[in-house]
Amino acid sequence: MLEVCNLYKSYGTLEVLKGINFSAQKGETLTIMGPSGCGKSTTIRCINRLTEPDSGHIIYKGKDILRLHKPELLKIRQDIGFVFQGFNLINRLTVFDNIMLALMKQDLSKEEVKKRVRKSLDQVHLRDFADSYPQDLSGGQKQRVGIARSLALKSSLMLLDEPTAALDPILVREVLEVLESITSTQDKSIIIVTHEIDFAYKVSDRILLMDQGRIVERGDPEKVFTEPTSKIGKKYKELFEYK
Ligand SMILES: Nc1ncnc2c1ncn2[C@@H]1O[C@H](COP(=O)(O)OP(=O)(O)OP(=O)(O)O)[C@@H](O)[C@H]1O
Repeated sequence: MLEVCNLYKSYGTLEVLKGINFSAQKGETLTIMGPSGCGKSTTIRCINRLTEPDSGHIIYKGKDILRLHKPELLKIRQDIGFVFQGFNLINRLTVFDNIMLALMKQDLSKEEVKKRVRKSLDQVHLRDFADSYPQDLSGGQKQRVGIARSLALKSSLMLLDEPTAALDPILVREVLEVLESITSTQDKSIIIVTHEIDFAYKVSDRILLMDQGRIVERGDPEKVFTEPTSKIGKKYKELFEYK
C-alpha cells in the first residue's frame, strides 16, 4: 500500500529526517511515536507532501508521490485522508458543510455526498451536530468532525497527526474511543502520530519509535515496549511499565 524509502529533510542546518524507511500494508494500523521534535509530524506530513522532503521515495499504490505533478498529487490526496492536530475546520460552515466540502472534488452525486456525510457523522457519534457550527463544539467534537471528514472521503489511507494533542484528558478519551472503533472495523491503512502509549499498545499492528530523525525501534507493540534495544526505546519501556 505504502512504502517510504530513504526520506531526508532539513530545515537550514537542522537535519530533521535522516533516512526514514518503512512500509504500511493494507488495513494496517501503524503508530509513530517518539520524543518531541524527533521528526514524527514531518514524516507524516511528507507522505501527502504537506511538507516537501529533500529526497527519498514515497510509493503509494505503485506511484511515487514525490514525483507527481500538481494535478496528479491533488487527485491522490483525495485517497489519503489527513486529520490535523488543530482540527482545520471552517468556522462559517456547519459541521455538515465542512464534511461536504471535502467531497466536492470527487465526482459524486448530491445524494451520494449527503449519504456519505451522514454515515461519517454516525461513525463518530455526531449525527445530532450536523447543523452546528465549529465554535459550538468541544475540542473533542471538533476533532471527531475532522475524523468524519477523513472517513467520508473513503480513502484507503488515513493519516492522523497527534489528533488528541489539543485536548483535555476526558476529550482525549472520547476521541481515542472513536479511533479505536475505526481501527478495528475498517480495512483502511492508518498511520497515526501520538504520545498516547496505552492507545498505541492497544490499537497498533506495528509501532515505529523515532529519535532524532531516525527510526530506532520497530515491530509489534509487545516487541517495542518489552524488548527495546535503543536508549529511547528503554525509556518508553519504563513509561509503559509505569502506566
Ligand atoms: N517549518 C519548519 N521550519 C523550521 N523548523 C521546523 C519546521 N517544522 C518543524 N521544524 C523543526 O523540525 C523538528 C522536527 O519537528 P516535528 O514537528 O517533525 O517533530 P515532532 O516529533 O512531530 O514533535 P512534537 O511531538 O513536538 O509534535 C523540530 O526541531 C522542529 O522545530
